[in-house]
Amino acid sequence: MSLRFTKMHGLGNDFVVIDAINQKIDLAREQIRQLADRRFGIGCDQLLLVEPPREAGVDFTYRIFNADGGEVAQCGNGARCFARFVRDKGLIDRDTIAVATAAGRMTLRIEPDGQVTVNMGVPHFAPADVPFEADAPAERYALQVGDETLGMGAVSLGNPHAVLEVDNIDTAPVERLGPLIEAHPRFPRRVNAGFMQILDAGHIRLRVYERGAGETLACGSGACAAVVVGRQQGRLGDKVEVTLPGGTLQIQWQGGDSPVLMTGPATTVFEGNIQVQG
Ligand SMILES: N[C@H](CCC[C@H](N)C(=O)O)C(=O)O
Repeated sequence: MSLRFTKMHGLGNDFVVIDAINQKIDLAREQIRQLADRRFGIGCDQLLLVEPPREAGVDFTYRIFNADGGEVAQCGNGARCFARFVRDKGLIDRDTIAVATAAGRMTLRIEPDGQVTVNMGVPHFAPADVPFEADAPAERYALQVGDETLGMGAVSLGNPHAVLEVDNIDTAPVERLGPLIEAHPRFPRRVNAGFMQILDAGHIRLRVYERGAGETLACGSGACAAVVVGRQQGRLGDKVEVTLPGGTLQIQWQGGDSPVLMTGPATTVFEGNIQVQG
């Protein structure tokens, strides 16, 4: 099967984006893994499918697959690239776009300066919503990892996030602790692990070891998760600059049942065609 794709990134979190409206797409998990492979395939952190709407009130269906081939329900950096893609491809002629994901609906807005603002929806802290095994909701949980007890917040932005505060992300043991947290048995669907360094109430630094992809240069939903956990803990304000290895995102959250807004860039790198085996 010949597949037309577009390679994009949001602050270095990179994607293979596929128009599944004008192409017939039926990819098995192993084929997605091959496409995401940085030596045997195109290479990406996630593969994004642009599909027709399946419900009233949305313009598209937005599907997300991690590099390990697993389908997930949220990708913030991917949502910005999704908006840029459908606009540049002429699949829509509006700058405000409604999409349905497996986690619900999101509104994407292309700003006059070319950045994209995503309404990421309301964060969910109830353990069952993350999902995370805990007796009761808390701002900070104790997680036993080997012989270490880690303090962390847990929240869902449509996908599960654990957020730990560290003194300095440059020296944080992301490579060692990331995989252990990702696969921790108290996260029955695994988890994205964020390592947050708070500079002040309006600025944090962040590294994220992503579920199904490993450490990425940026994680949009991870940036949102870190801000809402930090604000719940009384450490962050309503508007926070999140500086990741790949660049900076603007995150806004007024608390409670208000939605989280994320603003950042979306970049198209190249277009291509590939023969998919199998
Ligand atoms: N690894 C994530 C999906 C991609 C999230 C990230 N790339 C973003 O920008 O939000 C998960 O398994 O939930």
